[in-house]
Amino acid sequence: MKLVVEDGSFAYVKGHPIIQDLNFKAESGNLIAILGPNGAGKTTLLRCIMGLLKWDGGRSTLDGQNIYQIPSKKLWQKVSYVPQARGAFASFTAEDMILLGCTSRIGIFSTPHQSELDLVHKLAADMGIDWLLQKRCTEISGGELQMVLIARALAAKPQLLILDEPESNLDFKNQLIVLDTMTRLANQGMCCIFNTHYPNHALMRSSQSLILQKGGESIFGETSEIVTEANIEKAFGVKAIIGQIETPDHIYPSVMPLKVTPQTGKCQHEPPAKQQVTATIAMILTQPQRLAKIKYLLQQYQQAILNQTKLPTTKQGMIVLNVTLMASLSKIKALTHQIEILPDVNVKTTIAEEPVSNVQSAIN
Ligand SMILES: Nc1ncnc2c1ncn2[C@@H]1O[C@H](COP(=O)(O)OP(=O)(O)OP(=O)(O)O)[C@@H](O)[C@H]1O
Repeated sequence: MKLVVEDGSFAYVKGHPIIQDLNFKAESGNLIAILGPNGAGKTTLLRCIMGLLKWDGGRSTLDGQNIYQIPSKKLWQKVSYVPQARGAFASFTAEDMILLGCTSRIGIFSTPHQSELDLVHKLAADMGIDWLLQKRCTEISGGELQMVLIARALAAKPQLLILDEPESNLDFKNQLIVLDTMTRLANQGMCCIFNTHYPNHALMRSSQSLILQKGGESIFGETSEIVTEANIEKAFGVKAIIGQIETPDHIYPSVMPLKVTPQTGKCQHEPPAKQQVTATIAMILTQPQRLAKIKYLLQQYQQAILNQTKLPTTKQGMIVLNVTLMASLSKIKALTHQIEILPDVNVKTTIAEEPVSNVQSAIN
């Protein structure tokens, strides 16, 4: 699955652009965060991407085909959309609401098979909402409805999942369930795009991010190059610091907003730090199946890798890897970020002053 937006522009009122010349690509396995201040146009952007609003200029294509030309049944078999939960519109039970997600496959008037009912129950159990299934959607809270709508979108088994602020309205636990669900689905090959008001969520989970500024300017790229202190200040008018919280087995990025500042300037990719440094990335994989993804990521940095070693461990199923590489600081930060957003992988990067000698070995 490949979604491409080329030179997308949109305005509700002529002369007041909401989106201007926006470009981005999303592929199977990507988890992409869209950030921007209130009213910047994030929901509008999602609606344009899916063809629910018509671009004034530019286009969205799905697997090479203009989205407006894809028959709607075919489109909604590939794409699921979770809008912001603004209250239930029908007094379905949560079970029926989730089951509705299957209609793109089974048709509106068909009786669901046991396999569809089983899927609904499994999705509800995975999201911790099985106790809600017999409740009416008009009689549950906004956060509970949000979880039901996400389960409904998943019931369609989409290739592209688009979510509008899926974690808003939710308590800490449910936010994590939603983030874990999106991460798991992206790791299984789905493409997830989500609007969010939490830069932390983008830093902790998304491979790429897009920031939409008021007035229609946008910037897209690797999260570590996009969600920066400078861009947060320019897009949101907030001085923030991005730090790290270190636990014994993981380092987590953390954004702390400090004060309101004038909102000026255009967001920019973090200028690549040209200086070459030597770094060692130590990884502990608690699930051996993550090795394939790590190998795939490392392949893209092959030129820079000086040494790769798989260390012995007594713990069954655990893999410990040390990779030493020489590259620009921004490349090392980007690779570290791509690894740290993988579930079941603990990572620590140590930057050395001097390059180390080139030792040949391989992960096997
Ligand atoms: N149907 C509409 N007609 C005219 N203007 C609209 C319409 N829908 C939204 N707008 C305006 O377009 C701008 C972008 O709205 P949108 O909902 O896309 O922003 P957003 O970034 O998703 O906001 P938030 O973070 O607050 O949810 C806002 O100024 C909004 O008032």
